[in-house]
Amino acid sequence: MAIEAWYIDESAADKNLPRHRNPPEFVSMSKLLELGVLNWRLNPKIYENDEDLRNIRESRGYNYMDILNICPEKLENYEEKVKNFYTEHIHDNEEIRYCLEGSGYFDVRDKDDRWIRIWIREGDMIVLPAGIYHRLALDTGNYLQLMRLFIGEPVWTPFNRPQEEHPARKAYVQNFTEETQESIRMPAALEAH
Ligand SMILES: CSCCC(=O)C(=O)O
Ligand SMILES: [Fe+2]
Repeated sequence: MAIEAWYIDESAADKNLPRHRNPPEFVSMSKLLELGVLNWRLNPKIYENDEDLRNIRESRGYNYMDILNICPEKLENYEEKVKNFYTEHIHDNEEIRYCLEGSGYFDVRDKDDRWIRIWIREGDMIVLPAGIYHRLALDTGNYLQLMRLFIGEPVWTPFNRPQEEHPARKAYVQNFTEETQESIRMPAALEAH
């Protein structure tokens, strides 16, 4: 089963509900790719010995790893942390998360600044590029166990919106705006005219 993503109904109040539009407006894998969002489906039961996970980590240089439990019993300062996770922000680096147990929503902004909700379930691994505006909410299951990966010493610092002058934001906007994408796809012969 592929990862599911959809546009949010901004008028729906509860952050832990799906917040589908009416009718629902689903978002494809290729649309997520255009935004620089990568994802894989892995077997979370064998994460300690998983060759596919090892290959991803080796090819992308994810040498750091830890596991975070998001639930009141296991996460210190739970309320404050969950509030911060849901505050729109960017990072200097990729955010790499692999859902081992439970489920939740990663929201990312598209090119037109609309929220896309990505439903992360057991076995979903996701990479958010540096500079993309995002946030995390639990769903009604209220539990998420995430593997966090990183290249080198981890830095979790969030930079809350607005961050238009932040270098990571500027680089993201430059790499993932429509113009850049078009000019990459445009054959040189056509560009000459
Ligand atoms: C705990 S992972 C999801 C929340 C987030 O975006 C972050 O920690 O930066
Ligand atoms: Fe983040």
